[in-house]
Amino acid sequence: MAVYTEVSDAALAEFLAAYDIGTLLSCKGIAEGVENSNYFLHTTGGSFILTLYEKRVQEQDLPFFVGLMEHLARRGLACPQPIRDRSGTALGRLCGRPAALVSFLEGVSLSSPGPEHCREVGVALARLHAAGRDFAMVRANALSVGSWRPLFEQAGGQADSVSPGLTERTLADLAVLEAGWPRDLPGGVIHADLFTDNVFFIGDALSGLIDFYFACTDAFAYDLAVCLNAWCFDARGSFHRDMATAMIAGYESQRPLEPAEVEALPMLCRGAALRFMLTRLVDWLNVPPGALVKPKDPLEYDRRLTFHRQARSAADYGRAA
Ligand SMILES: Nc1ncnc2c1ncn2[C@@H]1O[C@H](COP(=O)(O)OP(=O)(O)OP(=O)(O)O)[C@@H](O)[C@H]1O
Ligand SMILES: N[C@@H](CCO)C(=O)O
Repeated sequence: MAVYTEVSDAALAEFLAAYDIGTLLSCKGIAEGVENSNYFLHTTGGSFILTLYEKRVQEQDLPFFVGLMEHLARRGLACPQPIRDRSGTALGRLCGRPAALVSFLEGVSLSSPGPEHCREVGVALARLHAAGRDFAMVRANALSVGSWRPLFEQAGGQADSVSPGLTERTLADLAVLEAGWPRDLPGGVIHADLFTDNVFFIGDALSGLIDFYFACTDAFAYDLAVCLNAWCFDARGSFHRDMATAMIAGYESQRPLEPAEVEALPMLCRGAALRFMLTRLVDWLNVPPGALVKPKDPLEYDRRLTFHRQARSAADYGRAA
């Protein structure tokens, strides 16, 4: 359960007093997620998510995330809407943390998605990229290739205690990725963390996207690579080609990939897998005492890396030639 900061009744009442959202009926810590503290609030005015921003979220980036959610919603994308208080402010402080309220989005995330869901995710991702094109703010990707070696150093030489040989494998991946990371690909606003728990469905129809707190300005095809990793492999690391083919086709039904993006896909997928292996590794080795959180397994991404290391072309990811 991701609750790093416990919110007292008194602190919550004082925070909510600034908003016109009615009377509080219930407040529950949310069992999913690893990054921030999230509470589900039910008031006489509706349902809301209260987020207290923790560890990886930099306070100076919050106006980007809030502005982006507002921008995407104006462009018709179903995503949480920041709630402004009576003074027009969407960002407050609670229990010493930056905090915000957003609207509750209906829908459920899928535990066993199929190719048809992957196709919808591809379509939604391309629409997100299109909707973000005229968003004026820029935020560099703080978790791109330049951050991976320092992240690995944060693991403090303990990688082999998690899996024998992980240090050697990671150093080899870092060398390849740092030397060959693609630059100058088409880019703009990307989600950068569009995992299954951040996509909601009602029945088989995609109903909305949440969790924009890694969103940034980077290559569109890197976002697709994140999704291919998150949706098209199982926990054992087996690649599901039919799901990847459907996802890429869904994406390209809205925005065909350029030749340079197709060429770069294996490297982007390998980099995306390393990014999630590394953040998971650091979190695995550093669970804060008293935090209600279940760290995610870094080895799921170590296993995906075995696939990426032997992939040679986009065809290996199921893209139709
Ligand atoms: N706007 C929303 N509407 C409905 N449910 C939400 C909303 N925001 C968050 N949730 C619920 O809270 C959970 C955790 O939210 P979120 O994914 O933003 O947390 P996180 O700690 O940033 O997680 P992650 O590990 O995915 O980065 C979600 O899986 C979802 O169940
Ligand atoms: N989606 C991430 C957690 C949030 O960064 C993961 O599964 O590792």
